[in-house]
Amino acid sequence: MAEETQEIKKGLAGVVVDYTAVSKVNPESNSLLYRGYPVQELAAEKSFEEVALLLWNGELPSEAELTEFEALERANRALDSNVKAAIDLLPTSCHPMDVCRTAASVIGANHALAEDSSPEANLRKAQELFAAMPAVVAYDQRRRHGLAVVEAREDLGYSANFLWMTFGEEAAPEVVDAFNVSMILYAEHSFNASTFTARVITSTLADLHSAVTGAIGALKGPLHGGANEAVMHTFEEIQSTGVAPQAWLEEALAQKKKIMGFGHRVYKNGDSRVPTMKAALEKMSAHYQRPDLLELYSGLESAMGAAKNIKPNLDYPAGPTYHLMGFDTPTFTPLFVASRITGWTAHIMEQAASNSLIRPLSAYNGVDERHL
Ligand SMILES: CC(=O)SCCNC(=O)CCNC(=O)[C@H](O)C(C)(C)COP(=O)(O)OP(=O)(O)OC[C@H]1O[C@@H](n2cnc3c(N)ncnc32)[C@H](O)[C@@H]1OP(=O)(O)O
Ligand SMILES: O=C([O-])CC(=O)C(=O)O
Repeated sequence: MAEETQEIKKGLAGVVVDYTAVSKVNPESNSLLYRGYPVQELAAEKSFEEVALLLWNGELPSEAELTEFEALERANRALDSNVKAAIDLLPTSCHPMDVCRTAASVIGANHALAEDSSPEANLRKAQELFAAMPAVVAYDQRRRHGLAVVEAREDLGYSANFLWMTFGEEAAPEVVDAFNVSMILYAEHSFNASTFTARVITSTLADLHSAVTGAIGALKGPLHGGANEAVMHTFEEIQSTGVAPQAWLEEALAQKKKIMGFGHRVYKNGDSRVPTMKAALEKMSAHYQRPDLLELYSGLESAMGAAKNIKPNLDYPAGPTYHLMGFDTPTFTPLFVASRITGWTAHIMEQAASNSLIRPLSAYNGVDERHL
């Protein structure tokens, strides 16, 4: 067996592959900046629509720019009939991430500018996907529960309308706020696996929808976005067995299980977004009078800290927050998609503007040369 001796950076851990001006993840100061602004400040003060424009354009919008974008977003919320038809062809037993992935692909095939990857066309595509994805997610959750579709309401902002389309009733202002916070926190995180996937696809000069479709596939896995759903399964398992979180954890670690919602490739001392998301979870647990969920959250967090000194990532508080709001568990990662469309498409545009084909090398460890 031939084995070359180059240094291998498994999982590209620690490898810096390019510049980005979209966001800065700083594990030393435990901070995350979107275009220079701390994400906590944006979450406290801004709407998700404003943050989307910041990520795409590099600057926060003026009032006129925001008004114009809000009108465009509201005008592009309805799904084309063939997107609905494609979703309806999928079994209700399939994972909602499969639905998002298929919908992104069909929306791309429909697009009048499908093969145009100019900056103007890409921004337009990004904004239209941003507007349409909530309808995909809401439509799919409702169809899985046998409920009729709820049409978008033009008098509601992005977050309030998302909740309206999913549940068919107006959400309380504090719920809308917590949802808006989650969308902002999930929006962008430098060269994570799904964003890097989008950049790899873009680097071949493929179109934006192909890159987003690939990114959705990468996000689905439980080591990445799929962890928010997995956290809820953990909580349900602990609740149904009636054991203390510490005892459950001991057993899980003894079986060498990865505990979803904990750990991070970049942050080793805690995820910069967790305190803000945890505060939103606390508000939701008070709003829905579910202190038990918060108790479970803290119990498992302390047990994991004591056993492994591994801290929660954003998926840990986000999962139970979405549960309290009424989203069903398989819908959690699609909510991440709806948010991350902003970061993915900002990176797609950045990659396209300064492109080099992404094609690393490999070292060979197969059989030595042989002949027939
Ligand atoms: C929004 C997001 O996408 S955030 C990430 C969401 N993903 C998860 O929550 C999945 C659970 N977490 C994990 O699997 C990992 O922490 C990852 C994939 C996120 C990061 O992984 P890496 O940087 O590759 O760290 P790695 O997997 O090498 O872990 C280092 C050590 O910590 C342990 N470890 C890390 N995370 C966990 C965890 N969640 N549960 C148990 N052990 C863990 C590993 O087993 C390993 O131990 P070892 O050295 O004894 O083998
Ligand atoms: O950065 C990562 O590797 C994963 C993550 O937290 C994100 O994508 O939000």
